[in-house]
Formats: sequence, C-alpha cells, structure tokens
Amino acid sequence: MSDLFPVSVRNASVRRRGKVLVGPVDLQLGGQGTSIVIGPNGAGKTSLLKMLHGILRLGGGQISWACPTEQAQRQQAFVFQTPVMMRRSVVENIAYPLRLNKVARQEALAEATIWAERIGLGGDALQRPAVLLSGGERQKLALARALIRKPRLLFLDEPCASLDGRATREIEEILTEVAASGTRLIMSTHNMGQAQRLADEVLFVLHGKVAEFSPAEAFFAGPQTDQARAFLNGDIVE
Ligand SMILES: Nc1ncnc2c1ncn2[C@@H]1O[C@H](COP(=O)(O)OP(=O)(O)OP(=O)(O)O)[C@@H](O)[C@H]1O
Repeated sequence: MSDLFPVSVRNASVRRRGKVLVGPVDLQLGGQGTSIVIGPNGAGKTSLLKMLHGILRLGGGQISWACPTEQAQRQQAFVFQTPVMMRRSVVENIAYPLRLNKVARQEALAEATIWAERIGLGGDALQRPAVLLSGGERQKLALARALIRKPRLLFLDEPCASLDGRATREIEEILTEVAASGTRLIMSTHNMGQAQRLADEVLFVLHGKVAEFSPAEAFFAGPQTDQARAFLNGDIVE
C-alpha cells in the first residue's frame, strides 16, 4: 500500500446546522513526528481531528492524501476521548479489529495478548470484562485496540483527560515508542506539559480555525499570535 503522506488540506470546513464547526483550514502535514492540537474548550480540536480522519463530512474544500482516500483511511486509527468497551474480555476487545479484518481467532487472540502485555493488561487481566476497567485501563486498552492494526497515522483525542499521573506517564511512554517506530501521531490535549513533552509541531486551534501551526520549540519559546500567547499564559481566550 502506498504511503498516505503528505496530506494537503485546502479550504476545508465542516458545518452543522448552519454553524461552522471547523474551518476554513489550509494545512500541509508531512509524514513524520507528532502534531499536538491545543486550544481553548470548544475551539474545535475534536472536530478538526474528526474532519481529518474523514468521520465528519466536509462542507467545503478538500483533503488530499498522497494515495486514494479509501486507502489512506485504512491506514488510520482513532482513539476517542471516551472509548467504548464491548461487553467482552480485555483480550477480545483488543483482538476485535483483527477479527473484523477476518484474521483467524487464535491468531488474533495471540496478537492481542502481546499488545495487552505491552500496555500492562496481561496475565490475569486478559480475561477480565473490559467494562470493569478503570479509566486509565480503558484508555490503554483503546490504544492497544488502535495499534493492533499497525496504523500509519493515529489520531488521539485527549487520551489522558482525567487520568492520574501514572496512567498518563504509561500512555505517554507507549506513544513515544510508537512515534519512534514511525507511526504519525496527531493528538489533542489540554495538558500543556504533555504538549511540550510529546510535540514536534503544534496546531493552535481557535474558533474552528488553525490560528497557528509551528514547530513545537518555536511555539513554546514564543507564539506568533496574541491569542496563543495568552492561552499559554493561562489567560481566558475567547
Ligand atoms: N455534532 C455537532 N453538532 C453541533 N455542534 C457541535 C457538534 N460537535 C461539536 N459541536 C460544537 O462545535 C464546537 C467545537 O467542538 P469540539 O468538540 O470540536 O471542540 P474542542 O476544542 O474539542 O472542545 P473541548 O476542548 O471542550 O473538548 C463546540 O462549540 C461544540 O459545541
């Protein structure tokens, strides 16, 4: 399968009931590194990720991947802020995407076991009902369930929201490893420490638009816009 990068976003927007949720957005994303999406509550971070992933229909403009869109979408996965747990065991939840792809049951479960161990849900935890997991465990399961498909591009929508320090650190460690092995990450977060730890580049979103798009070092050293500066200062940005 040919690579999906670079992706070029031109004048893209999403509308709901006459209101612009995102856009217009113009953006060119390369195939390496981690992009962190930040911005005030309701600025449109989630909607931007969903638009890029293709689960929000474009109201205008274009998103052009370097390969046909259907192929590009098959190489992507998305970890939602509140992942849905199926009423099955941990290992079966993780194996599910492979089963959907018609991988034989034993093979899928064997692969899922490796991923479960990698996220700290191996051993006795494998057969636990996923619906009984804690918030941090659910997020890790969701991450494993996304990664088992070996996506070239992984979207994450605030994967550590409301998690404690330990779960956050564990998830960041996995993300750092995954990024180092060549998976492109695009992730939203409210946590500026996390943004600084993980970002190669920053997208600052305001009123549904990408107000600033910069290498992380430059962004955190001195944002170009007053709003991003105010946001980093902890001021209220409207
Ligand atoms: N399906 C929808 N229909 C109508 N309005 C929506 C829909 N989804 C989101 N919105 C609105 O669009 C705006 C952007 O929402 P979005 O969730 O993308 O922002 P966000 O930056 O991710 O917010 P937060 O930081 O609070 O998670 C908000 O005003 C939200 O209420």
